[in-house]
Amino acid sequence: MIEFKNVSASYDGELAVLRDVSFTVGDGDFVAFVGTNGAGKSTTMRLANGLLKPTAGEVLVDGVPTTALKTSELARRIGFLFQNPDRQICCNTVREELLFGFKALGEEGPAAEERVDAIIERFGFDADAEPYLLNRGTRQLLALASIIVLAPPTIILDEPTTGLDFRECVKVMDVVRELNEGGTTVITVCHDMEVVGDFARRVIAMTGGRVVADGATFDVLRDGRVLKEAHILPPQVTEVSMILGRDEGCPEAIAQADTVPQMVAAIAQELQLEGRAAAEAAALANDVAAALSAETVASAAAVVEAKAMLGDAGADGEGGR
Ligand SMILES: Nc1ncnc2c1ncn2[C@@H]1O[C@H](COP(=O)(O)OP(=O)(O)OP(=O)(O)O)[C@@H](O)[C@H]1O
Repeated sequence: MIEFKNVSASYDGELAVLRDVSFTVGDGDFVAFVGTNGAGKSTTMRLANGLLKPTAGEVLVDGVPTTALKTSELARRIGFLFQNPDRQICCNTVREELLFGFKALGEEGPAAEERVDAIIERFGFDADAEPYLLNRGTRQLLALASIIVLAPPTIILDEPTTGLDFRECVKVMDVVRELNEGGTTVITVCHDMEVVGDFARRVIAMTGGRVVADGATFDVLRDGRVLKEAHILPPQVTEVSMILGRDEGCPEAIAQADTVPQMVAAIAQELQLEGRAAAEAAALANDVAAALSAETVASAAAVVEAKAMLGDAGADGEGGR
């Protein structure tokens, strides 16, 4: 568990870049920090993993202030993935890179070797490959793998998908999701609201060094005030559903759809309803047509009858003229 209690922070000891920030991230949570550049997200991450100490307030990791925890203790509790994997990668081979954390913690040995082997197999890495020659996505995966091989209960990711193409982004985030499903607490900074909407269960929005919203992902991403204050746009499907939802007649399921599957299901349901309505209208039209046609037949009969009468009368008249 990570707790921020009225935390303020500064880099130069004068200018506060974080002001009175409070929140708690519980075990197993998946939280995304969002907000404009300079909002204080990365600073918050640095405080959470003890790289930076608060100038006021307290940051507690599992109930212990970060100021009272040794770097090695913090490293065991929290894995930190930098935005740029090249800030993290420092070894000549993939295998050495994956063993580096164990060495730094003084935990080399057969158990460490076994975990490295398992992760090499899981990620399909070439153990002897030179990390700097790998493509950006694989380097990011290697940086992530070198953290999770140590099995920290919490991981902090600073912009994990920046610079990755869609396929690489999904690959990295699928690993993160799997970790979270296995119980790892995930805290991530993310500018990509599609990724936030797809993966995070909770969003903390920041602006100007303060928290302006903290809640369930789509409660925050649908809050007009927050979107404006934190200068963020919701994921596209949410944006579309919010726009359609402004129409009074918009079905609730469409107005509340936040994912492509939800929107597809809502539209499909609506089309079925429309289909049913159309069938009902068609049945009604048939009834009306039948009634009209009956009337027409009746009218036609009446016309024939009338004509006949007129004819008779006409004949009579003509004859009488
Ligand atoms: N190492 C540093 N030294 C001095 N000031 C810094 C340092 N890092 C960040 N700042 C300042 O602290 C404030 C918050 O920056 P921070 O990087 O935490 O914001 P952010 O929300 O993560 O932004 P971004 O999305 O651009 O990474 C900004 O005004 C920034 O200029």
